[in-house]
Amino acid sequence: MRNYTIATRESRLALWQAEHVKALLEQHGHAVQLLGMTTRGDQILDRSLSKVGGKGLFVKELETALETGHADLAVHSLKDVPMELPPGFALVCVLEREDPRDAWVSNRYARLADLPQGAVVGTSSLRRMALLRAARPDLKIEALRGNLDTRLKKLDDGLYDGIVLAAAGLKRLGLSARMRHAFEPEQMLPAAGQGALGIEIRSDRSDVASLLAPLMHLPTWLCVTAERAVSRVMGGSCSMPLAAYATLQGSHMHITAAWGDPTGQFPLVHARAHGEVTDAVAANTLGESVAQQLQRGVAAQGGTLAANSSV
Ligand SMILES: NCc1[nH]cc(CCC(=O)O)c1CC(=O)O
Repeated sequence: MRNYTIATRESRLALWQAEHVKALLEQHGHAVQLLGMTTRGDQILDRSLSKVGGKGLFVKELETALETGHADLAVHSLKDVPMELPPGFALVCVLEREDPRDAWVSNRYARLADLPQGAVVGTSSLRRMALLRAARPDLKIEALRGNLDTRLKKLDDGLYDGIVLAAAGLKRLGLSARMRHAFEPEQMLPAAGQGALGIEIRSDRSDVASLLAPLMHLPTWLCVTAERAVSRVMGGSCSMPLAAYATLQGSHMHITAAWGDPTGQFPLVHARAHGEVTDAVAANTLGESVAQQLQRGVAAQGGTLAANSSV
């Protein structure tokens, strides 16, 4: 029997995600093994990734393993996958989305609203920074990097009054108890693709594509396609002050997006759209229309979409 290899980063979350895909493929009767890899992104987690090439660094080494045939597929948190893949690679499968929300994690304060004036909140995400600033301009926002365990450790060491993390990551690692609550999307709009897993292969491996076809979750695929279209039009990087979140009721999609000014000079810009979506083309179109609204909103404020930094 042919044995398939999954390339994965070696953080606890990445390994959980790769094991999850392995188990699903095994249920479909395939033999699967993992190939753990340390990416450039993992080596330099404590520095500002944007300065050395952005989050794509988490993906590149895994792509090399696909390129050389050392692995057949790579499992990613979709949120970390650049909008445009290098030529020769394709995102062919998206699994059913886990909780897309952001979570409030704090040892002392049950809710953001309970924080005293000037409290310190940890995040290095420009999106979370902009949304937090909009909700509570008085907060002091400080950088917080590293994998989930590292971030929780820094919270427990007393460096922050609270931190914001993806609910999906906490749930996958059995850390739900650390969540004081999950923010409703209206309050803390998620990042494009948050909570979804994406599987990348070499475009010429139609054999692997067919292997993965039964794992594809179409409603998630349509939602993340729309969200990623917003992101692509807004600049394509995964380190923008951008939130984009789509939901489907039957074949009707609602999508909301927000853009924050990293300098804190301008208020958040919001945009939303809804419509019938039964294929990826329609999802893309709806996402693009939301991005165009955002661009008009930013322009109307006299703001700029200039490149910005941080993860
Ligand atoms: N940026 C890091 C990252 N990439 C994916 C997740 C969580 C899982 C997911 O969104 O699928 C996280 C952690 C976080 O943002 O708190």
